[in-house]
Amino acid sequence: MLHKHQSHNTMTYPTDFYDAAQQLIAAGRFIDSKAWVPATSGNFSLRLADGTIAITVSGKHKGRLQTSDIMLIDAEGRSLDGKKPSAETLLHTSLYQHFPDIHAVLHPHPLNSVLISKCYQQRCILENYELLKAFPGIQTHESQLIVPIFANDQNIARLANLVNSYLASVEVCHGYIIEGHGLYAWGQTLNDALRHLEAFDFLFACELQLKGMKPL
Ligand SMILES: CSCCC(=O)C(=O)COP(=O)(O)O
Ligand SMILES: [Zn+2]
Repeated sequence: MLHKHQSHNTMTYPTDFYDAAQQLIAAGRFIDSKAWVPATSGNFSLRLADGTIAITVSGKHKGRLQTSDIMLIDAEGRSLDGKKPSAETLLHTSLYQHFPDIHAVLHPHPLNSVLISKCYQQRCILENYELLKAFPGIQTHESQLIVPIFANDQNIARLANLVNSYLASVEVCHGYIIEGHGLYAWGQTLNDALRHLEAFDFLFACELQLKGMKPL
């Protein structure tokens, strides 16, 4: 049976919404401490037990989130509490639809990811790094992780379709970059997704240094 919790504004949130909101607030502080969400960039979400999604409200500073800056959407991205979800909501919901086992999606705008998208076309191939083992299913440095780079698009539905087509065409994908924009990473848990963000940033910094650029 579904346990619900009545909030002060008469909106009924799932009981795990409040814990998810606190987790997203803490994640935002950590991600901001790395300077990965400048201005009001980035958005974060967690899938709840009943399939609804806790996601950041659009336009908020992701390092200074309050409980009221986290809202509830359904699996198709529709607001369930009247608040305005992230402009990039469809990129979150399409990942949850494609990967039934993930519960966290994080989208920061890290400098190193943006620089990578300016140095590489279509994909960045990461190989022969011990840190690749931070990703699920990778057990040796003698592995290859392909990170696709998609052209930026203000039409998020169209961008989500492009990402969906790519995901349907590959066996493995742990994250992608939107050119000149930012990174999308995910995980079974929020800690998994955070680990993936850290690993991507370190690996992208290595690639940038190899190209003679000075990473952050
Ligand atoms: C100021 S950043 C431009 C929008 C963006 O790319 C982003 O990640 C934040 O959008 P949101 O609607 O989720 O706040
Ligand atoms: Zn963004």
